[in-house]
Amino acid sequence: MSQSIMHCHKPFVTVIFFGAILIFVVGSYLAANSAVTLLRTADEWPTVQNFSWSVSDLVQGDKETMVKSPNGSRPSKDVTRQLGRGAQMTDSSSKVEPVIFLTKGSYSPKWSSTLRESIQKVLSQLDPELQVQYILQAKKYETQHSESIHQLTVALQWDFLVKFLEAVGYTQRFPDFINIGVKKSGTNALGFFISQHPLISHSIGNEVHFFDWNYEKGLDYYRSKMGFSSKFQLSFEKTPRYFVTDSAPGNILKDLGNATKFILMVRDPISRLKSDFRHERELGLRRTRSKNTRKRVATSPEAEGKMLTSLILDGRGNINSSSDVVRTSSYSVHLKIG
Ligand SMILES: Nc1ncnc2c1ncn2[C@@H]1O[C@H](COP(=O)(O)OS(=O)(=O)O)[C@@H](OP(=O)(O)O)[C@H]1O
Repeated sequence: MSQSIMHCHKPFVTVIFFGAILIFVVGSYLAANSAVTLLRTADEWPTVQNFSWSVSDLVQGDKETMVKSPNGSRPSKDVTRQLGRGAQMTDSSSKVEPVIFLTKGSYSPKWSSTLRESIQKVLSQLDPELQVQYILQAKKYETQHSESIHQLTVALQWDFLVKFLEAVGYTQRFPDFINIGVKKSGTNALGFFISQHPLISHSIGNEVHFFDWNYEKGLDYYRSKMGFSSKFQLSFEKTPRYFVTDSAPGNILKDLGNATKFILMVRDPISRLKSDFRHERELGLRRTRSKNTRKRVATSPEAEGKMLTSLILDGRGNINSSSDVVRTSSYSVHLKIG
């Protein structure tokens, strides 16, 4: 009886199976095709291509670099499950003050880079098992030296943390992949989601700004801004300004080699421009207010509109391509089909 049902269902199951494969193949083809069309359209834009990120550089290389643990499984502790819980880790047998770690879910886009905050940030990104090991090491230190690590200077606390991490195989490595932009296209949101993955180590600060603003500080400075990662993890940073920094692609290639992968997010150029304008306007207002808190800056939709117009149009009413907001939205200026 059950055999005849199986016989009856077999062709049906086969049809569903091959149907699903067909839908997947056609779907992938269409998605790839629309990406190619998008790039072709960008190539046809009548803008000067005096400098560029090469698309072939962006997509080249082995895509299977998502590293797995040695036996091919996921790591034992999936820290993503703590998302948003704001967990506290305390050790009840300890007489020292409980160590409170923020979880990854407590992410704020305004990650600061003071050493104290860096310590907290690095600890918060650790796997819970390692956090426990760190507490035990801190207690051991206290027993041996009759002082809590919290009594040490912040620089020594950092040193202690680095030594601990190196001992368990975690080092600061140059990024395996970088989100290079584009500004105002949701890079913060993606950075946040990426940082939740247990096999990805996010840079300590939100944006590193090495290849644009801090290049002269050297590679040791750059490395010091990266998160701590094991050999099973991928190291990641995002700095949207790299996309519009002329020297960035050459310097990245020179310093990091061509195995580095990139994420480039784009958004409708006009919406992006408007969002960028609002962002810069808000920053400008904040700066003005902090200089003179009593000074009130009059704003109205009309005034804002005029300001935007004067920013994107030159005296003759033509698009002002040297304006920052326009230049950043001119994707094809920065992107070359390789
Ligand atoms: N998930 C998701 N989907 C779509 N859009 C999103 C998403 N997350 C953020 N946003 C919008 O992205 C804008 C902020 O982009 P960025 O994080 O790249 O800004 S920044 O460059 O780091 O300043 C900002 O756009 P505007 O609101 O138009 O200013 C966000 O609202």
